[in-house]
Amino acid sequence: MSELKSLADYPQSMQDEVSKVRQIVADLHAELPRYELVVWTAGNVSQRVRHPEITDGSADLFVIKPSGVAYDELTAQSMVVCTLDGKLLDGTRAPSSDTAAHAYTYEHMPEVGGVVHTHSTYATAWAARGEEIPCVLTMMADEFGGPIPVGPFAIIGDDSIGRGIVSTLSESRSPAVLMRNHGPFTIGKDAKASVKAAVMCEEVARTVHISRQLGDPAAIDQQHIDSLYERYKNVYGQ
Ligand SMILES: O=C(CO)[C@@H](O)[C@@H](O)COP(=O)(O)O
Repeated sequence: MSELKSLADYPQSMQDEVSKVRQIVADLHAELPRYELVVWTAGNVSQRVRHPEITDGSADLFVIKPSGVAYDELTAQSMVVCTLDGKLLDGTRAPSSDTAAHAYTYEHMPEVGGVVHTHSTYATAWAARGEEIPCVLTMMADEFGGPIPVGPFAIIGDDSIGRGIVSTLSESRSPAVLMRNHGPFTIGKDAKASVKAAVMCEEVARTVHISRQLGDPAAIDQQHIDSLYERYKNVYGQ
């Protein structure tokens, strides 16, 4: 296929999918303040757009918010379309400052369809200590399959945050990673699943923190964590 230099070079089916994902990603940003996961503009959501004819992922795109724009000003049209090497393909504004981290994650974790980053208070407090959140709640076993791990300290601006996300989550069942001294990043099959993981990450970070103020939380046997995780993944819900 000839070089894909602009969105107009992609098949119409891909362009139609990009329009749908722009709306999905714009709408999901409203969930971040709604669940009190962000202050000001300190969080971002993205979703992968898979190419219908190039199934090795190399021509996939992703949609992410524009940097520093207030959530109540975000619209589908303002969402930015990027290639997996983090370059802007379509959009009138600069993409999120975490675009390289989202891009690296999509490039190196083909199963990931959505990425979210916040600075939610309790999860970020655990990240500031560089301490993983122990799996002491059945809800953690359900959603995270074990502890929520800590990723390495990494400075924003290149793919080092993305490398930390991928190296940590590739070794864990958790869809959330606490990037040391920074905050949580979450992944999922799509952006909605990643937002859910961000909501649940903050909830369990708060609960386990409160429990630790009262004493040592009781551990859960690994066999129970495993069975809860399998049930939740394969049976829970509709
Ligand atoms: O963590 C940081 C900056 O350190 C960013 O995630 C946060 O400020 C949000 O930036 P964007 O508005 O997505 O560019």
